[in-house]
Amino acid sequence: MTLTLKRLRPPHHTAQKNKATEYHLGLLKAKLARYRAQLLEPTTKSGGAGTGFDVQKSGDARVALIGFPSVGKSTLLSKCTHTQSESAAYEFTTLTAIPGVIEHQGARIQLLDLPGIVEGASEGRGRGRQVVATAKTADLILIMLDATKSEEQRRLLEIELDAVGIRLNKKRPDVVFKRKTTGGINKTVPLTKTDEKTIRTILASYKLHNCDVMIREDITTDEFIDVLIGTRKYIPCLYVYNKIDAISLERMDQLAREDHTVVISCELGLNLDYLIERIWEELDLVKVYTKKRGAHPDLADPICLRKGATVENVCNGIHRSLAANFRYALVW
Ligand SMILES: Nc1nc2c(ncn2[C@@H]2O[C@H](COP(=O)(O)OP(=O)(O)OP(=O)(O)O)[C@@H](O)[C@H]2O)c(=O)[nH]1
Ligand SMILES: [K+]
Ligand SMILES: [Mg+2]
Repeated sequence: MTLTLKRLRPPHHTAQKNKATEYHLGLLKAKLARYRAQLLEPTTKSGGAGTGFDVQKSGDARVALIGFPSVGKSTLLSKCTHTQSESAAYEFTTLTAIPGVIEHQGARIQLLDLPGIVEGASEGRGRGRQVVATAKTADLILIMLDATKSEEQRRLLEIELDAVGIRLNKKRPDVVFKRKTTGGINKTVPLTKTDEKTIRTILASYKLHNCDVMIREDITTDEFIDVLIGTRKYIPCLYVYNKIDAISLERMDQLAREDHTVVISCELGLNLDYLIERIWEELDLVKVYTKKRGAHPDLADPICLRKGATVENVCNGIHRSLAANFRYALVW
C-alpha cells in the first residue's frame, strides 16, 4: 500500500492569494462596469440603447411583467385588468407594451404587459433591450415564470436585469460619496468583504483622486462599484410562478414557501386575489385624503403615493399647476 502525502499550503498563503484575487477582480469589474454604463447611456441616434416602450406612466404606481415567452404574462393582464392582451400558445405573441389598470383599495396600479425576453436580451436580442429599459421605469417588477419549466429560467432573467443596472430586492448601499478638493475614506463599520486598498484603487481608476467617501455598512466591492456608477435602480420584485395547475402539489408547496414568491394559475384564476394583495404590500403605498376646513375627508377617494412622498408630490397628484401657487398644508 502506498500512502500519498499531499503538501498543504500554509493557511495564510491561501488567504493572501484570495485577497490579491479580490483586489484585481474588483478593479477589473470597476472598469467593465463603467464601460457598460456608457453603453447603456441613451444616445441621440437610433433612439438610444436605454429607451423603453413609449407608454405613458399613469395611475399611482407602475408594475412591469418580465418573463420568457409564453409563461402567461398576457393572460395575467387580461385576468386582472379590464384590458385584453392577446394570448396564444406560440412564443412572442405580444410585440409591444400593453398597459392595464388594477384597481385595489382606492389605488390605480398600472400593470404593463411586455414582450417575452430571451437570454441575451440586455445585449439587444429581440426586443429585449426595450423590455429591460421599460423594466427600469417600474416601481415593482413581476418576474413571471412557468412553474412547469426548470429553475434555471429565474437565474437567466436575473442576469439580464442585473446587466442593465437593475438591483432586485436590494436597498441602495449605505455609502455617501462626494467630490471634493480634498478628502478620504471614512467608515463606521469594519469591512470584511472588501478593503480600503481595493476601494482606493477603484477610485483612482475612475480618476477620483479627491473625494469624500463615508461607508456605513459592510459592503462588497460590487456594491461599491454600484455606488460609484450612480445610476443603478433598486426595484422590489415578486417572483410569480404561473401554471400551477400543471405541477404536483409538492412542487407547488415548495415554490410557494420561497421568499418574494407567489404561485398562481391564470387559466384557473387561482390565487390572483392574493397576488394583487402582495403587489399592494410590495408597493408600500400610502393613502392621503384631502379635506375642506371643518369637513370630513372623503375616505372613498384617496391620493395614493409611494412612501417618502412630499407635499409637492400630493399637489402634483391633484393637478400639475397646483404646486406653483401652493402656500401651505396642514398634515395629520
Ligand atoms: N396550463 C396553463 N396554461 C396557461 C396558464 N396561463 C396561460 N397559459 C397558456 O400559456 C400560453 C401562453 O400564454 P400567453 O399569455 O400568451 O403568454 P405570454 O407570456 O404573454 O407570451 P408572449 O407574449 O408570447 O411572451 C397560452 O396558451 C395560455 O393559454 C395557466 O395558468 N395554466
Ligand atoms: K404566447
Ligand atoms: Mg404576451
